[in-house]
Amino acid sequence: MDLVRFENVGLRYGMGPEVLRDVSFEVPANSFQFLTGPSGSGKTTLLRLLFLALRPTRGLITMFGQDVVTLSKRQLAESRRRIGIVFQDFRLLDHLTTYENIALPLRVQGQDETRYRPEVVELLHWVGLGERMHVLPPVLSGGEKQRAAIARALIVRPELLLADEPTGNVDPVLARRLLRLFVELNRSGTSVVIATHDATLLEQFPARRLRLEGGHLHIEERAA
Ligand SMILES: Nc1ncnc2c1ncn2[C@@H]1O[C@H](COP(=O)(O)OP(=O)(O)OP(=O)(O)O)[C@@H](O)[C@H]1O
Repeated sequence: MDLVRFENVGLRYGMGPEVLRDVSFEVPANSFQFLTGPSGSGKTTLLRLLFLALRPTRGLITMFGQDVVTLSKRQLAESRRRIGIVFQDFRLLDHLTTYENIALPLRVQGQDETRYRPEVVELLHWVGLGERMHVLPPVLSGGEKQRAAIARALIVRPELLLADEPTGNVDPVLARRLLRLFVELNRSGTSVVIATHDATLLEQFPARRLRLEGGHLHIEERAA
């Protein structure tokens, strides 16, 4: 089954030029892919379309079997709940502790803290933040913030995980650890799309590559 299908999708911002042109691809269930291409080639724009934060200017996008332009507000919110996203700039709330930031999506859903607490604590340990859960984001290092942002995206157990340059702010050792985390997540059944232009990261895992260039998408299959 495909979680996502793009058919001849085009996108322009306002009256500007088309940033994406005739983009067609699928994200199969349980798949792992890199989204790559030079700076300004439209990676973040494509992620925004995948996160349903933008609508295509033309073409068809099907997410979880539904045409995205026909979704009601409620259906849009439901679809978004099936997607986790790690933003380039983390977007952690500075007045909440690491633990509270990670627990926030569950709190917003109205879940009971006594139920979700053990899950949040376990995830914090999994990403290596067990010792940092009671501190505020401003005292976290870049790599720790990165892992907190990843944990927050994962706490809702998304079917699709999107990450925008998730190793952009970390040293090569941590980048490898983060990649292992994404691979492990994928083995447990989540489809993963990682936008990156980090050549070292790309070389470390033989996954499918979606490469953007001049507004067009080229697909390079690799045996994983
Ligand atoms: N909100 C916006 N309004 C107008 N133009 C935009 C907007 N966001 C992005 N663009 C333009 O769209 C193009 C693609 O940008 P995008 O951020 O998607 O690229 P990117 O591949 O993610 O780049 P980078 O690797 O540098 O983050 C760029 O020319 C950019 O200037």
